[in-house]
Amino acid sequence: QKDDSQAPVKAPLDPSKVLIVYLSRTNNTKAVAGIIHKELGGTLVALELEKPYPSNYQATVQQVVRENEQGYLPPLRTKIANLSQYDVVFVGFPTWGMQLPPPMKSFLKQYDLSGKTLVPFNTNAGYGVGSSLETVKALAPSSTVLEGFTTRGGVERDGVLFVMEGNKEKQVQTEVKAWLNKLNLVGKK
Ligand SMILES: Cc1cc2nc3c(=O)[nH]c(=O)nc-3n(C[C@H](O)[C@H](O)[C@H](O)COP(=O)(O)O)c2cc1C
Repeated sequence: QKDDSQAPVKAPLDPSKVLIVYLSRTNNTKAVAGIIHKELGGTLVALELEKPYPSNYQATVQQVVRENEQGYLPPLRTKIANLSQYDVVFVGFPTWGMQLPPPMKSFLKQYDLSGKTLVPFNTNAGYGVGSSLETVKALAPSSTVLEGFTTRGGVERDGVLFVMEGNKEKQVQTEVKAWLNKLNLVGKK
């Protein structure tokens, strides 16, 4: 039998050290954030802007194209106090224009996340994460970025908004749990 008496005892993740920051327009990414929060606890924060995007989808798409072209970082209304207390920061966002949405770029630029563990999660309309994960890494060069989670969310373009209910919700719950276990952040009870 293997002698594991010298193996380090893994402490459970302390919820007071977990921050979950997310951007969500039609609540799909918010639902994934909620699942993570239910599993790990921690502080859950929605990113809100000083000037919200238009409710019109096409107007928002156009605005995001311009912001990405100009490298514009929209000012955040959300302020996060005592960021230094957190060791693990989950960052959740939809794919917008196959990129990281400008508000999440604002967050990563504005806050010093060096030395922290970043854990990305994403929903999208079926076209994937685009360049968003690369941008997270580029904007947080002194953080450890773990493997991200991504799932299909809504398709606002086609009038499909919130989809995280029923079987889809159950499926995503199962997938998120498996992903968190694989990340090894979840301590043994
Ligand atoms: C401005 C905008 C741009 C989008 N661009 C893309 C895209 O490039 N690729 C994609 O798969 N989905 C795209 N989507 C769809 C969202 O990623 C998808 O609906 C996501 O689940 C929305 O998350 P939320 O409900 O948390 O806002 C876009 C949505 C918006 C509003």
